[in-house]
Amino acid sequence: MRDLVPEPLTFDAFAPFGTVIETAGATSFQINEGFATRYHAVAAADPGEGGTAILSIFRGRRRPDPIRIAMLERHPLASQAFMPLSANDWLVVVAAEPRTDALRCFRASGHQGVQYAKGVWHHPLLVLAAEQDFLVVDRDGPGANLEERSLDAEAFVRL
Ligand SMILES: NC(=O)N[C@@H](O)C(=O)O
Ligand code: NI
Repeated sequence: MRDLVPEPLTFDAFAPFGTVIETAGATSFQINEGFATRYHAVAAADPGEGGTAILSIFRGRRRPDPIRIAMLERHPLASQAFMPLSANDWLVVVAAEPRTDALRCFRASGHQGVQYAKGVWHHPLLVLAAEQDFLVVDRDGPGANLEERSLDAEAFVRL
């Protein structure tokens, strides 16, 4: 058994797993006669060979405390991005390999999203609010794009 202490979500810390989606550090320019700012290409969706990038909304609900991490999943064919639609912190759990000792837990703000790169091990959506909606960009298309793996030992997130 292992306790996970969330670390702040930063571009550099998350880089081995994918991209942080946020305005900080993004290339930006004024559009629409100055009535909007475009934060350009903060991430590039990768729908994979023969896939289509689709947008969905996930309505996540908080899991019982302490939040238990007993499995990971990955999408071998394409990336998957989550952007919160309300300003509440949420959790991102990833690992280089599906092993408990490799787990990393990040605390994201409600203004931060993530895109998991193709094939990156991650836990399914973890919200801290009772309920929180997310815009999700991932793949629709042929092939098996979900691989799940039980962990060798469970872990718990200590908030
Ligand atoms: N099942 C599903 O689409 N959700 C997961 O991929 C996830 O990362 O939450
Ligand atoms: Ni996923």
